[in-house]
Amino acid sequence: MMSLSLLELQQLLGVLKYLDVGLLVMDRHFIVTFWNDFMANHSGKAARDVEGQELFALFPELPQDWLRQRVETVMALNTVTFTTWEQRPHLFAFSSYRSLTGRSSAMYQNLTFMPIAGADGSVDKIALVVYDVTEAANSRLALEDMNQRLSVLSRTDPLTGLLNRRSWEAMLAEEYARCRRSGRTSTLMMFDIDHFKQVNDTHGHQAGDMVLQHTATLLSNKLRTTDKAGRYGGEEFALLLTDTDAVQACQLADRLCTALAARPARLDGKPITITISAGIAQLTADMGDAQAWVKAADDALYQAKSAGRNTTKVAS
Ligand SMILES: Nc1nc2c(ncn2[C@@H]2O[C@H](COP(=O)(O)OP(=O)(O)OP(=O)(O)O)[C@@H](O)[C@H]2O)c(=O)[nH]1
Repeated sequence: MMSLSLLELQQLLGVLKYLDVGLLVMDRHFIVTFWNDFMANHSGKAARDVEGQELFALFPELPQDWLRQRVETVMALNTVTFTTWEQRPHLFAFSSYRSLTGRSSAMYQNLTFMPIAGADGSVDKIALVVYDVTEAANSRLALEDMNQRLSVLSRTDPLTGLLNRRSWEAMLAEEYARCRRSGRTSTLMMFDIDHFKQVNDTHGHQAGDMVLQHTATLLSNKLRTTDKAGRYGGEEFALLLTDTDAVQACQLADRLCTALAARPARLDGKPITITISAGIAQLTADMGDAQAWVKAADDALYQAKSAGRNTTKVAS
């Protein structure tokens, strides 16, 4: 679309003066020549106080460099351009009154820049149309937020907040491929709470749940941000320790055992002390896939159980 003629502009101004859309016209020096009621109502500045003034003097908070560049481009190319709220949430810091909730919130704006031709046909003004798209933007953002939360929920074990088994296994497959590509060292640790059935039988299932949560919290405090902890089964946990060898993984197991002994879960003020058995497997060349890696760690865990529990075994 090319520039508007003056006559078309006058017609446009007549229509847009009272519409629920912002319209301002300015010259290439940003001197405002038209300011409609929407702009006056939202800015608190009447047309008589704005028209004839420089826009940046009136609104020093405007992004000057960005706006100057935009206007120059529109004038030079003699073409209409659009900016959406996703690119820039707003140009003018207005409030939008939301009829549904009755609340007011920051106004999201879509913008249209239109070149306006003078009598000689050359572009000497710009019309800027400001659309209040707050409702649509807020709905979109709420939807994105909801999707994000659903995505987190679908990856998380609800009791402990750790990764659930499915998403932990997806991370494992990625890490296996990464280690195979880069030759880096990563290690798996599977651990299981000893005689957990007794906790349930003695203190009740809710106390058992609380012990699982407590264990997950202590564990999370010991991990690096790159480590991935998952709840593998009922009372079995799986840790993917990136760029970590078996020796370092054993140190982590020790620290976790020490923390569990020093800070047991408490029920009515009384401690419920638990121990864990752990199996550790560093990724080695002979492990043909991620399942083989898990099996090695699981076998080591089984050995730890067989050896009397409350101990850690490393896959040979
Ligand atoms: N409270 C609670 N208990 C669970 C949950 N998931 C599994 N369990 C219980 O965990 C117990 C696991 O028992 P077992 O497999 O016999 O193992 P264990 O008693 O820990 O014995 P070892 O592993 O051999 O040391 C069972 O009683 C399950 O009911 C859960 O989400 N909450």
